[in-house]
Amino acid sequence: MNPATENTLAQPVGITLERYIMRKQAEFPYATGELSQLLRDIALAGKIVSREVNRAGLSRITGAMGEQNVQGEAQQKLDVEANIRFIRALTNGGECCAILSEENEDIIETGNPNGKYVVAMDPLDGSSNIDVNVSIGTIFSIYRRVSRVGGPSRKEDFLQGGRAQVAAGYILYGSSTMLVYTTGHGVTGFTYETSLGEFFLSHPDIKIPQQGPVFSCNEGHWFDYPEYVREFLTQCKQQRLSARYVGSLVADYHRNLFTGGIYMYPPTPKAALGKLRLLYECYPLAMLIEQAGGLAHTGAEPVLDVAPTSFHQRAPLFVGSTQLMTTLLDCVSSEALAS
Ligand SMILES: O=P(O)(O)OC[C@H]1O[C@](O)(COP(=O)(O)O)[C@@H](O)[C@@H]1O
Ligand SMILES: [Mg+2]
Ligand SMILES: [Mg+2]
Repeated sequence: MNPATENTLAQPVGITLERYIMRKQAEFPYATGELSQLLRDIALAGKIVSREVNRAGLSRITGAMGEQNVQGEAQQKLDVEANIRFIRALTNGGECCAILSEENEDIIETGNPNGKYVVAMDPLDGSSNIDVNVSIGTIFSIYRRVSRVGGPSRKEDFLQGGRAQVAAGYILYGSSTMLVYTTGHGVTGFTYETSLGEFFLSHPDIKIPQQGPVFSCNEGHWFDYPEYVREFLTQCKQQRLSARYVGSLVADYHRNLFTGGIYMYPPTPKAALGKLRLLYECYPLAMLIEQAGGLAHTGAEPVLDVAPTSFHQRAPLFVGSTQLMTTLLDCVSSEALAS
């Protein structure tokens, strides 16, 4: 049968994440497969959480847990569910010796002392949108441990700095579930085909447009924002850019990654370092955006250069298309000059 008929009749389903990871691994002669396995474990947990998100309303995994996490935020049931699912998948996978989670104050030892990697994660991002069926996500950051393999992990394993990440990514639970990640060689997106239970390559070599039509920030905090932010927002409005703010970092970030745009969670007098957490929200999204040709900054320095001092430290986040980021940084410097 000629190939044309074959492909029309039986449309190829595409490249699975599994096959893509194997092909990529072959490109690195010294690769030993552990990071590949770790990415597969994260994808597995993502599939399970995607199922739980899709049927949360039916399975009563909605509402608050009645407890607070280390951030002093009310934990949602799905925060806890997602946390358990990722910890379990990473523990059973064997490649990760320890986990830092938004939902746990301290490091979680997985009982895999020979695991060469540690994972910092935000198991469920956009918690305020869980019960209202708005897109939410998971964010992860992977480091090769610096502590001795075979022994317990150490604090230093997680405080290596943003540029020491060996991989970073997120899973978006939206109209479709997508996994987007980088291992430092570009950014790749996969879409989850629920009927086959597989992630398929859908967005190779993602690049954020240099300019974009969108700005994303919670303008409800307008009166608390620094002058340079208000100046920048005024310029965006004068240029008739569109305001888009879902209130789920992963969802706002994902949209801007494809359309071009800028997401901002600035400092305010009440939260001098903003709200977002450096190790499992800012660092991984900053690594992705730099790999996709964009910029990530705190207003004072590139996000990936912020010195890590504690597990749940926060940092202001400005991230997106280079031209919009440059305009924002011009506002920062002109305010600094004026003061
Ligand atoms: O309600 P605000 O102040 O705009 O904050 C929304 C931001 O907070 C977050 O929900 C924080 O993340 P978590 O949901 O993981 O705690 C981001 O996803 C989102 O961008
Ligand atoms: Mg979050
Ligand atoms: Mg969260």
